[in-house]
Amino acid sequence: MRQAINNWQMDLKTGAGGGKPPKQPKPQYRSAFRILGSYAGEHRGTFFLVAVCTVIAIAAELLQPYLVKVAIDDHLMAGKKDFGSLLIICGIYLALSLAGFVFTYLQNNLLQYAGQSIVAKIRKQLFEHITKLSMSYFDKTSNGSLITHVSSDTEALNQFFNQVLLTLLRDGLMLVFILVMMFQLDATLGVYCLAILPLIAFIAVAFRSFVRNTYQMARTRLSRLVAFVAENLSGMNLIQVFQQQKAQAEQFKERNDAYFKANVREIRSMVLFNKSFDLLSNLTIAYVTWIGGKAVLGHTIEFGVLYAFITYIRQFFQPVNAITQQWNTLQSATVAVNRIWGLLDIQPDIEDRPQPLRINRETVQGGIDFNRITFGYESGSPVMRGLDLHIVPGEMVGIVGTTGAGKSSLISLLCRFYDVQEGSIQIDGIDIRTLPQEELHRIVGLVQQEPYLFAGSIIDNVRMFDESISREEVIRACEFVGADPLVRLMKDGYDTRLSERGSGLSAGERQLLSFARIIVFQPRILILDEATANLDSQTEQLIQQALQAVSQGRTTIVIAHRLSTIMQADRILVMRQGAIVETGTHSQLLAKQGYYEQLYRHSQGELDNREARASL
Ligand SMILES: Nc1ncnc2c1ncn2[C@@H]1O[C@H](COP(=O)(O)OP(=O)(O)OP(=O)(O)O)[C@@H](O)[C@H]1O
Repeated sequence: MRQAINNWQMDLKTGAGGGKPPKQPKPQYRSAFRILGSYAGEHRGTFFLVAVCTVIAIAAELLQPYLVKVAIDDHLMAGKKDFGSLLIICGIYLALSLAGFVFTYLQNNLLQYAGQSIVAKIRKQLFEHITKLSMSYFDKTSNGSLITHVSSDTEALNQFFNQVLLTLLRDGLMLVFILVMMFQLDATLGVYCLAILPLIAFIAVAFRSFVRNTYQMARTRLSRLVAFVAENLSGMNLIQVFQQQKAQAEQFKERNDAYFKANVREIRSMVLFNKSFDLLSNLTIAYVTWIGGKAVLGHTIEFGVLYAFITYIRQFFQPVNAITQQWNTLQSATVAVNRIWGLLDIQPDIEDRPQPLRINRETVQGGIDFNRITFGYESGSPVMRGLDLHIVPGEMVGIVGTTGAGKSSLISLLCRFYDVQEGSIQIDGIDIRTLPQEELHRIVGLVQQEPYLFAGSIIDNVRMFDESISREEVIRACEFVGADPLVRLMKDGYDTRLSERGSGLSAGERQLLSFARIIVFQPRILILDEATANLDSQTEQLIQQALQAVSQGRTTIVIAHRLSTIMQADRILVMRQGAIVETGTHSQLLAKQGYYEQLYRHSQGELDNREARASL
């Protein structure tokens, strides 16, 4: 719950949910292209084919006006009645159109395939990297910004391959070829046309700075909107508990309106730019018609040349327009690449040693030693200092204490979500930092207050999608913890599909399934973090029985707010401000008449109240 609140609040603070949009980092083109180039290397064969198809498609397209010029000048204007040749020209024209179609199709498909493969690979790499990062990273980073990395940033890369690369390749080549054709047709008219280039450059540069801000604003506002929705979904229980629906809807409206306005501004500037180019294109055609028309009348050029020239000028403006428009996409793709690589560069704080110790899981006894450990989430403010605790194999230890006493921190350290700053934690005398994390997590099983269930069947949830565990093993585990009768009552029994977080199941049912997981994976050490806190007394009893069954033969640590859960423990530890202040069995601690006895009296009062309420 605390993590959910932290994340939710963090997003509100970092602006994922609101406030001023963060400043976009400066794009670093060279590093972005180097990175993308390293991925593209794997597909160099495909990219070569794309280049070949592009050249053929462009040649096919550009030869068409030339063919019309030949038909006009050599046949129509010359008054030749050679219908056969004319028909051949028309046939070639059709064949060129068809070749243009086929090779453009091939070029698009090949490029898309290579691009999508690269983006899918990066997305997978990113997700796998995120799952390996340490808890300290998630403490500082909002879910919203991570979702943005995986969704919007990879989408920007998608656009890079989809639009930018294609445009740069196809339209860049097209421009060069058009200029060659124009100069080949008539160099003087070509030079006249080049005179408009400074004007084109001026409009393009003016457009770039004009549109850049609106474009970036729209992207930033979209990211904020996505992050806001993501955070609201993960904090939905808090929103409902604190009746925040209206306030959140208002905040959503504010972000939605801001995105809407940014989009409208962006579209307006795009339309203005497109129309400016259309206008310039028409002005150029008028200018060439005037110059070229005089030349035709003066018989210095042929009519067909003028026709082809005008067609090429129309074609010339399309790639110029397309390339200029891709500028912003290129810029945001570059920023996205740099951002993704920034994330991929983050090294987890907790990493396996180069040669971790291999141990035989089967032979682990389950003794635990916390040797004078000091730990704090922030350097300089320790949560516990010099804590010493030794647990013998098979012992059941209950931990109680005030909120914020450090109970959860202790088990986070045992699971190695964080490393101690001083001292060491050992299992059977082996420092847990020397073990591979994967092995450690098979040895230490954790059941949390809100057990997480994934979207999938009950079978898959219990065996955690590990197909090597048979259906029978899962059923036996459920029978063992008493979950079997509940599962059999469900619509599709063990094949009932659970939605994310296991909604559709009660807290007790979710808890029983997580116990079944423990039985399936057989960890030598079992940790229950307030696993019975949310249950009614009847379900709690069921869970208690399951707990008895599950803890047999394993070292078990139970953190409990309800003392009834740990009364039977071999040893109870009372924690306060990061230190163990009392220790003993239930009756020894009661006899001490210390803090535990106060807690017990307090919990008895609560129990009496609960029972009184239940009997009404
Ligand atoms: N992820 C975190 N980042 C920074 N500080 C944290 C984090 N988790 C816990 N703390 C702080 O560490 C201290 C111990 O917290 P911890 O969660 O271990 O206590 P607890 O005894 O389990 O409390 P509760 O019973 O309320 O869960 C508290 O002061 C808490 O605010």
